[in-house]
Amino acid sequence: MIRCVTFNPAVDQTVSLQRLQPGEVLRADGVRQDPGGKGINVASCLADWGLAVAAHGLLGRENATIFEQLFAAKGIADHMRRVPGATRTNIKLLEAGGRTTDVNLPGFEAGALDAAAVADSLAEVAAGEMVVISGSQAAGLGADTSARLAAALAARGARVVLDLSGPALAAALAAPAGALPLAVKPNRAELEAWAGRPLAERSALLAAAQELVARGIALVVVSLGTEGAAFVGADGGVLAAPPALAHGSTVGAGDAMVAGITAALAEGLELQALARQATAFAAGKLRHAGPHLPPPAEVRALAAQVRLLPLADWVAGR
Ligand SMILES: O=P(O)(O)OC[C@H]1O[C@](O)(CO)[C@@H](O)[C@@H]1O
Repeated sequence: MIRCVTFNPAVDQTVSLQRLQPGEVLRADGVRQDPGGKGINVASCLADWGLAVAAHGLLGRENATIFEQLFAAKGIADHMRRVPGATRTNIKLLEAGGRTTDVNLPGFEAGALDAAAVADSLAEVAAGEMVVISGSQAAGLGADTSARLAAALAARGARVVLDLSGPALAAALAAPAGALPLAVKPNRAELEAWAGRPLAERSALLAAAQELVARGIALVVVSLGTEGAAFVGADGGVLAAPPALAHGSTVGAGDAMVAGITAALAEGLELQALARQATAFAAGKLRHAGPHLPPPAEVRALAAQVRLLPLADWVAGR
């Protein structure tokens, strides 16, 4: 059973329009609502891949139905704690060309008791089990809530995959050697915030990822949008470039990549196969609205089309 933790889920409201023009009256072509938030999206993609998944974290009591329907439809075990209020709605403005603008709204307030209850829901996690912790903290929770949970689980031998940003990521990466995550997936901005310096050059980006590997994180994946992602481990790495991308909403593509990384780690794939699979999950997600993967055969076909480049060649611009 793979556990996915989301402290601050969201109902994603995607508004499709021809072009976003600030200050104008815009007519939308359509609107849809999907259950979302980083760990929810990861859980949903893992379930589509056929793995047994449980969702942990917090959900607003007032609008839990859309999440409960997703869990029921995909057989995701629901261990999410209900809290007073509504889960936030995040607005995604999707233009015809594929560009998305995110307006993420504030959500429910949570407290230390809620964080403790989420930790309790994971008390049975055994050494070797996989736990994904991703996304922002709910208002009212300490900035290090996810990091503390990650460190406690890793210290118990759980294999932890993290997709955090800002102070939460910094706190998680500052854990002592025995309490570090197995894998992290920062994007360029998140890695820059951790490093405290700009990482515009590919060589600088790679050096920062290697610093994390040297600290004891087995796998660092730096996502680079349409360019793909750099997969860096102790024995080297690759740049994985996606096949031709569909013009879908990019919302949740990073979460699909986290799901692909997690599935590959659970399946024991080596780095190159892992990079192909994770990139194919992200590319496959772009073909679908909402947190859904295409059928596994389609994802495998995409994985075969992913281009892998030695990191030295990528850094040298070859
Ligand atoms: O937790 P955060 O960082 O606010 O991100 C939440 C948003 O990110 C997504 O999970 C996409 O990555 C959306 O589903 C959601 O609206």
